[in-house]
Amino acid sequence: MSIISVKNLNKQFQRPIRKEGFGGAIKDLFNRQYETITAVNNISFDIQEGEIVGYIGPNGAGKSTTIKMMVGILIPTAGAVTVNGIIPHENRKQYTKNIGVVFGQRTQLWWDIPVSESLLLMKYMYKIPDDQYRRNLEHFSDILGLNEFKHTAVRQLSLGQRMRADLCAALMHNPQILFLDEPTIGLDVVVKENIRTFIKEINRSRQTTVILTTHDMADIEKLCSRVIVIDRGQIMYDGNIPQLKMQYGSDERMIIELEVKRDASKVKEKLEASHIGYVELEGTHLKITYNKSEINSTQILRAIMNEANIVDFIVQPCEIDEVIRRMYEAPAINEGVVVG
Ligand SMILES: Nc1ncnc2c1ncn2[C@@H]1O[C@H](COP(=O)(O)OP(=O)(O)OP(=O)(O)O)[C@@H](O)[C@H]1O
Repeated sequence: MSIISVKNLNKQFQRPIRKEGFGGAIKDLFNRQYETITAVNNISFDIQEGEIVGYIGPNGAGKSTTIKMMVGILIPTAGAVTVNGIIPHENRKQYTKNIGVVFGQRTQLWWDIPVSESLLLMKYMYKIPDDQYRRNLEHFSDILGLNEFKHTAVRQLSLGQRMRADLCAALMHNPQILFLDEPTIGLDVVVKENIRTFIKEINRSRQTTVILTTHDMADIEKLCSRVIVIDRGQIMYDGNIPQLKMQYGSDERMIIELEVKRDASKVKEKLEASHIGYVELEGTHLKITYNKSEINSTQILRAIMNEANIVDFIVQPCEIDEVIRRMYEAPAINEGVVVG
């Protein structure tokens, strides 16, 4: 069942154009001009109950703007978001009972009071029944290890502790949907892993739908069954990760060391002319990323052996980081990029 429906969503911002220098500042005072920024450009998708969806894209792609419209903080310029039939910005009071939100860059908790008291305030704000509050607090404290710092003021917490406290606070009222904006930003590997395990467990045991923005591709690989990639406000890809890897033609990588540096650039040119994968050159090392369904490592080696002496080589599976990085480098939307 579809729980979130986003249809032809647009968001534009007016940004002042600042004129240079003192004279410019004076002119701005009397005649300020604005440019229109299209942060989200005609986006549509549906999210089913219980899905974990990664919403990713390069800096400035429009991720946070979309999330802010989905949580009701921003009003769309055009198009619509409906969540369980509710329009978020029109029914914020009713709507917030159904969602949990964590912004990795800032906390929702009260800065100067201990975590335990912040949670108690949430209990009153959300009218959480006593037994639900007690059960959730016990459960989340266990998996998130809150007991060691629950009496500490939020401003004294480390980033990892604060993030765990924020996740707990976002879930105390049993929301159906959890929005996470960069939930693992700045955390060490151990805390990242704890947080991912926690999100997975909540999704599995409570069927909580999770929408997640991140720049950490391990979050995507470890958590998401589906990924939506946006760039310059438009959807570039919406589907699963294996399909994404296939579509962007790069599910294996070969690193080949050649004997002579001069040969390496010649081989690179030849491989590129024959459209054999994506080739990068570093000294005598060639890194070739290719689609296994189109060519295999033996064929590549054979093509190179005709041109140069190979000293060594390794074949590695291609990580999602690599796929996404090259996808972001792709020239433009709608040039051989399939949506859906
Ligand atoms: N309040 C605002 N006023 C003007 N422009 C804005 C505003 N908020 C966002 N933008 C612009 O909209 C575009 C999309 O921004 P957004 O924050 O949604 O990107 P993002 O994908 O979340 O980026 P990042 O990964 O860097 O957080 C950017 O060009 C940004 O400068």
